[in-house]
Amino acid sequence: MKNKKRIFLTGANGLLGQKLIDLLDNHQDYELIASGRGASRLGDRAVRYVSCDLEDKETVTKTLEEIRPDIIIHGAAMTHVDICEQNQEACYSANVLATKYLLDASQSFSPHFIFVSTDFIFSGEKELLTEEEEAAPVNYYGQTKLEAEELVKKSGLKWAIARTVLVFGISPGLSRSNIVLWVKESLEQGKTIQVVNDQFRTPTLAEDLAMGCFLIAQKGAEGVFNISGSDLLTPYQMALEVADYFDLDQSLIQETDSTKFTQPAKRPLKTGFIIKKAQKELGYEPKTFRAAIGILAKQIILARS
Ligand SMILES: NC(=O)C1=CN([C@@H]2O[C@H](COP(=O)(O)OP(=O)(O)OC[C@H]3O[C@@H](n4cnc5c(N)ncnc54)[C@H](OP(=O)(O)O)[C@@H]3O)[C@@H](O)[C@H]2O)C=CC1
Ligand SMILES: Cc1cn([C@H]2C[C@H](O)[C@@H](COP(=O)(O)OP(=O)(O)O[C@H]3O[C@@H](C)C(=O)[C@@H](O)[C@H]3O)O2)c(=O)[nH]c1=O
Repeated sequence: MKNKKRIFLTGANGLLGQKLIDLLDNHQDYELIASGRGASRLGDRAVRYVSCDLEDKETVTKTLEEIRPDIIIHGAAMTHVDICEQNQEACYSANVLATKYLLDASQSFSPHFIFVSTDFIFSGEKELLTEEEEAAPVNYYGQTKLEAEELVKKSGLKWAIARTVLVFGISPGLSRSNIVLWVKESLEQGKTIQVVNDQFRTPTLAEDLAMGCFLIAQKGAEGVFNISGSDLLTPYQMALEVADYFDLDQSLIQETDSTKFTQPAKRPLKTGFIIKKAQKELGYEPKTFRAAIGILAKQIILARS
């Protein structure tokens, strides 16, 4: 029997992590080891799980020396952008030091290192971005992800970077919401929401991001790939689409802009991704925003049954 490639996945308890487990666990070509901070929150999934705090250098070194994976998919990060701005030491530790420890521990067995990164490394001045654009983060979270990217590029390992944008989806036990769930739940509760009309994103279904990472691993692809949705939308347009799909009250959605609506961390204005390279080299093909909402709607119903 062809021996399976061993994949070490970080961030397994998170949104992307759980979607990657759906793709990789019990896959004929891969042996998956899922890792997270503390106990597994994966419920009754039978996946092999190791607890590994990535900010503990010794634990990372020991874990990787034991497992010696062929591939590492590093999705773990501190992803609450506003908390990152207000607690920069914690953000640096989770997003930069953790990545450094993984890269250092990988030097003795040279895995294919796949790093998940973000549109927030960009300034937001340019509406549609290829993989070659100049990075200039406008918040601390983006700064740490850019620093981690640079460590990956200089690591000497075979590497790939999957950059993505405004991920949405549903998985058990998530520590944060996302734009589709937040709009849907706010409107269902009759809450008025202020939504900006001057930020531009290509929102990404978590399953599509997972597929992009899977394709990079499967093809042994190297370099930077934009892995996002293909529809360029403002959060306001997204909110209207969600309300329309779930037949909710659109009058609760109040249009605003970034001069009036502010968050503790500045958001880059325009970060739409051009995904032609991933489509051509990986065969990556994301869902439309509307079709993605439909997938989410089915999962929500299933989760309730
Ligand atoms: N969500 C989005 O909109 C976007 C996400 N990304 C990137 O995609 C990746 C995945 O994001 P997403 O799935 O949404 O994130 P989540 O916040 O859902 O998951 C991140 C996971 O990383 C884990 N983690 C954090 N610190 C450590 C640590 N020290 N040791 C071990 N695990 C740790 C968290 O553990 P715990 O559960 O214990 O907190 C969490 O489970 C991230 O790298 C993010 O930067 C990029 C663009 C957009
Ligand atoms: C909460 C809120 C957000 N928004 C807008 C601002 C923003 O453009 C969009 C999403 O805002 P949030 O704060 O929910 O999400 P945000 O923290 O911007 O999401 C980011 O997460 C990190 C991990 C990333 O890597 C980025 O790609 C991006 O996805 O919705 C409003 O217009 N009104 C609101 O009340």
